[in-house]
Amino acid sequence: QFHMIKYEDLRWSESLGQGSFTRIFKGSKIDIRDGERHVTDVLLKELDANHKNCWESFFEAASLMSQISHKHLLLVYGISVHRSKNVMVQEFIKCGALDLFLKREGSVSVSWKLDVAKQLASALNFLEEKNITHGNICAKNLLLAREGDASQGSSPFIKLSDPESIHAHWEWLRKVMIPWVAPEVLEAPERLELECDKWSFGATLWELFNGGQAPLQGLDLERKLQFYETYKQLPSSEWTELADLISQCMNYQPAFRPSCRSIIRQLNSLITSDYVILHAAEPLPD
Ligand SMILES: N#Cc1ccc(Nc2nc(N)cc(-n3cnc(CCO)c3)n2)cc1
Repeated sequence: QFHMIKYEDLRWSESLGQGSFTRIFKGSKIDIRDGERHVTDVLLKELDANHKNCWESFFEAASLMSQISHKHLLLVYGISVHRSKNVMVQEFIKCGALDLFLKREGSVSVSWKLDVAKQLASALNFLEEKNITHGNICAKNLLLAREGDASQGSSPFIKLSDPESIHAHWEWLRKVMIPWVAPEVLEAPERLELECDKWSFGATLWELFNGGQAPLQGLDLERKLQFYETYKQLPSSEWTELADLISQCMNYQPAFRPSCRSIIRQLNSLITSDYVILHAAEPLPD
């Protein structure tokens, strides 16, 4: 279910950091097509050798996504397995992960943020129609293909990355993903369903409107578990309609979370609200 890429057709260049148990590099892949040599920029995602035992869930998660194509879903060219190295070869997305961009950028306009939120909601709607659960929606897994002019609100373009880790049935890993992981999944990973992506969408919306800051940042694991045990909500924005949408998505009853269509409808009404005009360019967070 994956295109296999020959290791010798790949070139590694600079390291770009790491995900939960992966290392990522900029690179290129070489194809010979109708007698011509084509070099394509790629992102090489290496799975740590000592996590080999979960490489099948790593690839299963990604192959899930590569069986469908959508403008807001990352394109995976294939995988390359060579000795102890498992590498996923992805299209290279120009501006990298959204969380880092938001932390770096500081001031992006409300309309820019709502545009990103709508694109994510449409990707989720597409997955929902295919009954596919992503399982790891968060700002770190949103890639910015086009910045747009953030302060002028000219439009960004995002792509949803592969889920990477959620399918690894490790208790500790799911705990680390509080508050993106839905409460019902925490104790029972097999309860990963479509509604879980709605919960994560709410947490990602919170990140988007809080400068890319991780929700519950700084809380230790004990406090994070208490957040779920005491049915807490994230600190709400002063924009009540936005705060309402976030808390609807982060409903502790999965069945009560809104459908993607409802999420898109509510985002559309946020876009037309006068709050957007009043907050054209968000002031730098103090
Ligand atoms: N400076 C810089 C810079 C860094 C990266 C990219 N491009 C790119 N393309 C992808 N396909 C995936 C990722 N990526 C980033 N972080 C993760 C792990 C969390 O998902 C994946 N980055 C472009 C510019």
